Amino acid sequence: MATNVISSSQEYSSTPSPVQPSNSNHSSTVTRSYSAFDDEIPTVDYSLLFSDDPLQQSLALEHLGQASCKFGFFYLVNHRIPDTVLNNLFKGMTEFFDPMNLEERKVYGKKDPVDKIRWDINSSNSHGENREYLKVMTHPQCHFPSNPSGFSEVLNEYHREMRNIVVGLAKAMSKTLGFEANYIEKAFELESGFDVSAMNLYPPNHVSKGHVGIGDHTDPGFIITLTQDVNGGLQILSHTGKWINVYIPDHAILIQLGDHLEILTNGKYKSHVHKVIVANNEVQRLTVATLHGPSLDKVVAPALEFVDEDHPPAYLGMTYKQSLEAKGHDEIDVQSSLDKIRLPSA
Ligand SMILES: O=C(O)CCC(=O)C(=O)O
Ligand SMILES: [Fe+2]
Repeated sequence: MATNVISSSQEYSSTPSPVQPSNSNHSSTVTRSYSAFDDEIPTVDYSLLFSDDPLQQSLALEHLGQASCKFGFFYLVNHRIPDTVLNNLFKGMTEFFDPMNLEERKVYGKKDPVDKIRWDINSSNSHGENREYLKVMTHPQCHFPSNPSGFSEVLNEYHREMRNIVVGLAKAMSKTLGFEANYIEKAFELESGFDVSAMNLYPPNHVSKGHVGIGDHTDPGFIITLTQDVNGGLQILSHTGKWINVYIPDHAILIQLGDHLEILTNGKYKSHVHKVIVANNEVQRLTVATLHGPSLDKVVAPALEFVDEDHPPAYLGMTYKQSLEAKGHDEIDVQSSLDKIRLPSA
């Protein structure tokens, strides 16, 4: 995979460097700054989490626990999704988003609360968005567009592989929290978990209509998996309060913790605000962000194990469905509702 204009020279981690300059094409009257640090993001080796060597496994779990607790996001490598699956995915997306087929995909643009597939371009939410996207439900049922030919098979394979990884991470993370391996699977009823995948196309800056691809947000759910064809513009607000640039190593997966893991662990494992800036991108960028959620009917509340006198419950309990609807959006357009669920004392 190629690299966008922000070069990614690091292997699986980067060293801190000075603040990136803001986009020089941008008018000096704009006060908002998009600069961010090139800070180190932890890398977790998926295969070591299941190593036969007990010492190696326990070191890998400790590292995962630290990455989850201190950061809330990390790169996942050695995850076993074959390169061909990722390459086919971006080939299929490139065909789907072909400018020549714009009229064809508008069929998914009509909004209905029961949509299982939705397409939109530069949607005007409160932040203003500068992306084209296709959102599909991928679990418990898959709903994929029938065109271009072969795309649904490619999507099916990608999401099947990804789900196995998510279940593996649920087991490993349960252990990092000191529980038996199936703790998170049970707490979220992951077997019937509700997953939505957003396939995003960010235009290069010469055709974009603004600097922001997606505005500041966190995502609901257990974890969010993200793959991409090129680097460019994803920034996460770190626990130290500074924006950091995300440069995902080739074929690695970015894992971000979702709001519902934060609720379950009463804030021990937190979701983090992130955004996408397209201002510096010379070429278009494709990403697949999949929100892996609890079962829609599962009430998610801070688990007793994380609540005591010093740590009172920080969030209200709600079913996943209720919390998705708390913002007035329908399921396919999942949005964070942490602000509605957070208790005043938190
Ligand atoms: O495309 C990206 O880099 C991030 C996408 C994202 O945050 C989302 O779809 O929720
Ligand atoms: Fe997101």
